[in-house]
Amino acid sequence: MEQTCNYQTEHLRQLVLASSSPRRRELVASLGLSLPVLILSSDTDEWTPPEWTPSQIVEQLGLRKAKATAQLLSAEDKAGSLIVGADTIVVLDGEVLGKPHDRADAIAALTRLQGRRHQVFTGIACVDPHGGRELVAHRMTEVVMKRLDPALIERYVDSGEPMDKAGSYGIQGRGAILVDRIEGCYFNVVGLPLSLLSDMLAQFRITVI
Ligand SMILES: Cc1cn([C@H]2C[C@H](O)[C@@H](COP(=O)(O)OP(=O)(O)OP(=O)(O)O)O2)c(=O)[nH]c1=O
Repeated sequence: MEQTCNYQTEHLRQLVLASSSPRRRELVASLGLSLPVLILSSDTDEWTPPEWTPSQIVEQLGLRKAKATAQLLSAEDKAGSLIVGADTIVVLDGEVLGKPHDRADAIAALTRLQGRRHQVFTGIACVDPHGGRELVAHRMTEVVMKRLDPALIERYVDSGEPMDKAGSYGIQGRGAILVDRIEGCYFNVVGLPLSLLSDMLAQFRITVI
């Protein structure tokens, strides 16, 4: 994360969370920020070049979401906002597993993940259009899943929980019972590493608590 001297932050009067994710909304609300939070999301193309690394993917998609959402703001709002975008992916053996397209896809993803270790990457981008400053960073968490009975995988998928989640599971929900252990930030797996976010916000003199 780069540091900038002489950077002014007095113009920042609100944080815009560029996300449609209810998890990210709840996590930001839990922080008790010193600024009001506006939730706004845009349709962002999530295609990435095949040669991009996982960290590049999540950081650049977080940035893309933040910049696309900035375009939806009035000139006045844009000038007073810090816009935060985030992206989460699951990586197994170097291969990115996104959100499942359907039931069969979710079952296939969980069948591959069970009994194995994988990585969850979340990137965060903070964009201050008026101050002309952008920060991007990411965290990686290792997740080890239990060996899972195929019938349990089917029941879990039929609960509907996996369908809007990278890797087809949600560690914060019923998916908790699929996980043996993690190494790293738990909130990174849920989609917003709060410790990293608070460090990034501090660079914009936005305090937490
Ligand atoms: C692995 C895992 C992912 N997820 C979620 C976090 C993200 O919401 C989602 C990954 O998709 P994203 O594309 O990162 O986010 P999103 O489409 O839900 O929301 P937006 O782009 O509008 O911010 O997977 C969990 O909720 N729990 C988990 O354990």
